[in-house]
Amino acid sequence: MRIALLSNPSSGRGRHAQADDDARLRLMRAGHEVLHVRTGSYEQARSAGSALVAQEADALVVVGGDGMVHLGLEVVAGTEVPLGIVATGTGNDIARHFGLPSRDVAEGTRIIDAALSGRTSTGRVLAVDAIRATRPDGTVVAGGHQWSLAVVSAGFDAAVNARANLMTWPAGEGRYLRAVLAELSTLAPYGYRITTDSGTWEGPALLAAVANTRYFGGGMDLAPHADPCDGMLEVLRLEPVGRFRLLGLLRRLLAGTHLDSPHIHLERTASVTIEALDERTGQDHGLRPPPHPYADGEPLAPLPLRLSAVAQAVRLLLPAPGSGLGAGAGT
Ligand SMILES: Nc1ncnc2c1ncn2[C@@H]1O[C@H](COP(=O)(O)OP(=O)(O)OP(=O)(O)O)[C@@H](O)[C@H]1O
Repeated sequence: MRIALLSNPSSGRGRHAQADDDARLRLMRAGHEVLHVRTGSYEQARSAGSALVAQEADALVVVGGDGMVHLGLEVVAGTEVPLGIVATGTGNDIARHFGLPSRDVAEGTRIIDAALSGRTSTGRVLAVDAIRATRPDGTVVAGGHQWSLAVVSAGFDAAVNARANLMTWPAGEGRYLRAVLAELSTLAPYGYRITTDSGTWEGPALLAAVANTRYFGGGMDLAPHADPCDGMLEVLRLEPVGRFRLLGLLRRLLAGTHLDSPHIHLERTASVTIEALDERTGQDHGLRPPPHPYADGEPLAPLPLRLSAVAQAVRLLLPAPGSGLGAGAGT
């Protein structure tokens, strides 16, 4: 088969920079023709991916983290071209959901080869839902980032993400921790207007997140019951709480035991519109506007946004259930 391979050498903080060569060689040894492009930026990678897919690639494989899967989805969403994932990122939340291995190029490429070659005891092709972002009236958002696979968030964590991206030191996890501490020190609720299939809610919250798959933030089990094959999204809202309670809830999020907290509200819906309360109502409620939303760890278009589940928007190359490959169950 003809495989387009896109890689991000900076994924996983550059610790797996040779993973793409390794993946290319392994897929070639399995008998595939591999068109590999290693680019210097997200935008270059996206246009290279679109060009490769237009050259009649049979599959697109991304080597990198959740941001690379987000990019790959943007390229193939709505086409029949399947997407394979060799997870070498920092968080790998999408791989975690689907039971794909992290930082194991041999196993990752074995699954891709098996799924493409129809060896159903080892791999399979599964059509899954994706989240499509538009303006509330349905018009297309500018600048790409229309599609997301895992979680769109416009709350505390998005503010942390944005702040960490602006910092130049320290490197690695230290920067994220510094950003969390800075956000905690100025903690205050945001004003939202959230419209789901069942109606509109307005008010203050610290987090509004929309999940298609379970994990975000590098292993936080945000939506333990999320099923990307059910045509539905899970909308989670966190009421305003103090710093200490928030830290406790973040700890429970890691284990996925946060849903019984009275401060967390969960709703299933096929689509949701998230708006800044004051902007929408024209009144001053004394609440901050929500931060710029993030999707799969990447900055999305600013609010207001309508997020819809699009059934079977992308065909993923996954381990076969019970094959013993990858990290376990998955959907
Ligand atoms: N050549 C490139 N192709 C794509 N993205 C790139 C490239 N170089 C730098 N980037 C940046 O890398 C980020 C995505 O990284 P990626 O998600 O692959 O790894 P990660 O952040 O380590 O993993 P994770 O998202 O799983 O935590 C994007 O925000 C993008 O701007």
